[in-house]
Amino acid sequence: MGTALIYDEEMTKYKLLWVDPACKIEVPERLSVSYEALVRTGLSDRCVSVPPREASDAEILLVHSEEYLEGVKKTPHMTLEDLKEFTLQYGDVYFHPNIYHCAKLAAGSALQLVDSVMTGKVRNGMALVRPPGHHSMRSAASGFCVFNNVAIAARYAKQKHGAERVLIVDWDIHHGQGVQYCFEDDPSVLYFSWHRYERQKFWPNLRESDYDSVGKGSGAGFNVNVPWNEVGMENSDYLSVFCHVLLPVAYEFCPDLVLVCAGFDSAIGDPEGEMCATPDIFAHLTHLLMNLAGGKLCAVLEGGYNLTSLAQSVCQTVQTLLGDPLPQLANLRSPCESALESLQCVRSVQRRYWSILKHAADSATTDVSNKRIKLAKAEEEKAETAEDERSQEEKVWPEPAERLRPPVCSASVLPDDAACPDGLKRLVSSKDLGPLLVSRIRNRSMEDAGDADGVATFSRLYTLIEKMRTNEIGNGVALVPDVAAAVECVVQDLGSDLVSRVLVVCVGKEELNYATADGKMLVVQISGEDKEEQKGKYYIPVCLKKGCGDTVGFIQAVFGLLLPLGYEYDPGLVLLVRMPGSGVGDCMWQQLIGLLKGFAKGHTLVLMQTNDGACMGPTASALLGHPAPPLQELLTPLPDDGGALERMRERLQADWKMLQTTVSSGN
Ligand SMILES: CC(O)(O)CCCCCNCCCN
Ligand SMILES: [Zn+2]
Repeated sequence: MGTALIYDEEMTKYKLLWVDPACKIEVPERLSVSYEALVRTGLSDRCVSVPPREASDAEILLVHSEEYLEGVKKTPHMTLEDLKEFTLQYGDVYFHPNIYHCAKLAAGSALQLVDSVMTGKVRNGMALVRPPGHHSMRSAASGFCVFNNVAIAARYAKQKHGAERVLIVDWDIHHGQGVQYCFEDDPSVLYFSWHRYERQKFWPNLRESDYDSVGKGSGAGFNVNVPWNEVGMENSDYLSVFCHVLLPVAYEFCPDLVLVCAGFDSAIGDPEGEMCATPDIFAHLTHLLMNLAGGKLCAVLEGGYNLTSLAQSVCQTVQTLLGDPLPQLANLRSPCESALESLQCVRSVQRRYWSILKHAADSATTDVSNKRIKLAKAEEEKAETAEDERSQEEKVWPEPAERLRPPVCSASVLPDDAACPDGLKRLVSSKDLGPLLVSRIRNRSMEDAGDADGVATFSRLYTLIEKMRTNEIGNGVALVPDVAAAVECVVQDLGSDLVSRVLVVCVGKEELNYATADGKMLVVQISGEDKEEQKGKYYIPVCLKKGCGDTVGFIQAVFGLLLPLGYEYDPGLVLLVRMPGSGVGDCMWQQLIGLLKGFAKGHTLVLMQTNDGACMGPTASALLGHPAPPLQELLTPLPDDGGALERMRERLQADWKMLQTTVSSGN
């Protein structure tokens, strides 16, 4: 299934008609530049073009009041003076004779997107719209917004398509207060927003934008605010919040539909956000949401005012929706202290509502946070002066790397009698490994009988790894007689001289005792086995007391440990090993394969035992990029033993900074 793209140049046909410094950044070129970039890169041609439509009165009234709609209806006939007068009743927004028409198209575009996704016409999609929506409230325009496009879309999805749970992820750098007000007492809509806050110093300067606004009444826990109290947040800060807050909660919520308030003023270069995250981060943020709700994801444009980073960010998002390989995020740094403080505060208030966060640490002790506030105030004085320098300096960042689809998406290495799943290319040619490698393979514990096809198998494995390195093949799966021997061979003989860093994810019990001290390999083993000792920084045994069939524990291990480690380690190849009898469920297995695609440009090699062939279908489906089915088990979580995972994370964070979720009490 494809990706929808909704755009119409009609929505560029309104602009600011008078002087207003607060509104001058919201220009028509935001939309045309974004669309032209999609055309220039060939991405628009690969999308299913869906026309916008005007939202009807009834649809607008799903969120807004009659008196507000009646007022906006009058604006097309207003004189310039009347328009100015009408605008004065609202904040940081402007009206224009054609903005009512465009606002109906913007809201209608979001509805068209929801229809296309919910009816299965497409898998996912993006609507390029203006005016944006997430600030507009029931009876008020605000922050360049007239109708709340995404809020209307959420109500519409429930009413028309029977969606029971809708997740709204708002990665725009401003708090979508309009969305929060709309759903704060509604447990069927989970609203997540991060936003520049600076302890209420930044627009819209609302007390209720802080982390302790968790929703009201039955909606308590279904509003998640992450305030950024400093500017300059980077990729690592954004990824930490996704791994340690949004994704665990989103998976426990188990939505039927994901809506994204896709504002790109959270990217580097934007005059509003003043953040430092690069446009390619949106490839990963999109990817991390694409295995929720069976892949049903609708991204609706909100903000973004630096036309260069906006266009790049839009392209990164659409290219990921299309299923292209992800860019490698180079040199992630540690989340900054301010981000860690926000992270800790959010997790500590939300843990009472989400069992998956149950073991999160307490909020920073008051003296630590008071010290940080005092420090922040000191920073502020200094920052006043720096302010003008900073706003002068033009931000520069590298153009996002090209993301080339390999000629072959997925390949397989199979015993001759095993059937090759549809869509996979069977590797038969085997590279002549030369005597040295052959002798090393023969020395492996290969029973004589297996010896012959053992060498053939390994030479095909070698070929597969080499073709992944040259990007001729995206990913692959190998059925081998003895998984343990194969792992040893790949990591000792094949992997090491082919790629610089191999992330080995081993599901199930097995003695994987390879010398990993040199960092050429990071082994994360998730099993039911309790390994008392830790074998150095690069061998991380994760024990799930109830085994790999414990979905809650598994998800906690994936988001709390595996993904942050993977982002920090930045491997050139991912080796996913399924030990026989691991007990991991097929859905969980597919989710894991889907999520691991975020690393090594999607170069994942799955190793399974020949007698585990029953899992080949789900494995092939996930490798080919089909979204994993939702994990229903998370809806009724069993009492988990997340405490052990939290303790393990705390112990490891000394070595691995992406595992941090609290301010170091030291500073
Ligand atoms: C969709 C959106 O969230 O990007 C709208 C942001 C509105 C910002 C209003 N304040 C602007 C102050 C100018 N320095
Ligand atoms: Zn914004």
